[in-house]
Amino acid sequence: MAALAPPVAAIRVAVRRALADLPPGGPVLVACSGGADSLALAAATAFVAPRTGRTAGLVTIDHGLQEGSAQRAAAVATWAREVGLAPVESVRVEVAGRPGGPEAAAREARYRALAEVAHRLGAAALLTGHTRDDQAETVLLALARGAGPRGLAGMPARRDLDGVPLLRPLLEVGREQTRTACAVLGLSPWEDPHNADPSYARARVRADLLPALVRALGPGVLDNLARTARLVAADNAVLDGLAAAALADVRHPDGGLAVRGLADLPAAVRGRVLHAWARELGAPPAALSHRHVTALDALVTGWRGQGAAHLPGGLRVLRRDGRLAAIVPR
Ligand SMILES: Nc1ncnc2c1ncn2[C@@H]1O[C@H](COP(=O)(O)OP(=O)(O)OP(=O)(O)O)[C@@H](O)[C@H]1O
Repeated sequence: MAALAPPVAAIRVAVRRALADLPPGGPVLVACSGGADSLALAAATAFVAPRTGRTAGLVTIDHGLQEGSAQRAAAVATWAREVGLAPVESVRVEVAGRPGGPEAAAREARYRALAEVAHRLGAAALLTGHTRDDQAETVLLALARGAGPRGLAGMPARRDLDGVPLLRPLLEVGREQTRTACAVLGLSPWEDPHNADPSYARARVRADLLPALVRALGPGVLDNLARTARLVAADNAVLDGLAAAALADVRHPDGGLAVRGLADLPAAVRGRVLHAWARELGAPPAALSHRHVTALDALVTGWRGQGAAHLPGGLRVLRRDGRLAAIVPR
């Protein structure tokens, strides 16, 4: 038998590792757009899952945003059934009319639909095809907007999606490898026109910046950016743990936070405490920015009798009687 092409083997190894950490249970579901990354992931999962005592299915979402999207979804579903993935679901979502532009709206609708399908099918996990190159792009975009460690950590290999583990097994696999794997396996991936649309910053990073970085700094730069994300994520986990303990320490029985306790904390921990508290109060995470946390911090470390700090979601936070107190809109 001919030796397996290295990219096919590397992707199977990555999937095997990701599945090894899962407790036994329902099917794992690959979220597959039909693009090279998630197609290579689905092919590898179809191979690995039965050999590790699991069932594996596939979900493809049709956002209805492009001509031929329904046919693409149908073709992905047909292929998935042919390679033995089951259950297979093709879900049409309604995207029009949501705020934040069509990309953000499509993403939000997609994750909501993926979570719904995963719950309905009792899935053990959802798998997405994000690669090392996606991670490198994420890190660069975070650097460019002046993000802190939370942004520089990029995408986690595992996170919770409404109670279902969302796994990204390919975060250390290059995009070139998923393309080669598809070619070796005779698969024809779908090319998302958005990925080449220069009106998106991510598309410009992909088309211009990453190739320029590789030319200037060598091919290892993508692996190095992904490693930076992993190192920062590990440090974040420690700081988040310290912040959770500190939040419990400074919490007053009335729900406010003790200013003196906050002031004694190192700035990096205090920022995380304030961020976590704001989220607890109901501030939408996507809208909660560095500026909001800085305004909360100023109530602790830059106190000059100022008024309330305003948070997204209509929340206000005042300093009174030595505590930060939240006023939550009705
Ligand atoms: N239409 C789709 N149907 C099912 N899964 C999808 C679809 N589009 C994307 N995905 C999943 O999401 C992964 C990432 O795709 P893409 O980079 O286009 O999305 P994204 O919006 O950047 O995702 P994220 O916001 O999580 O970074 C794909 O590899 C695939 O697993």
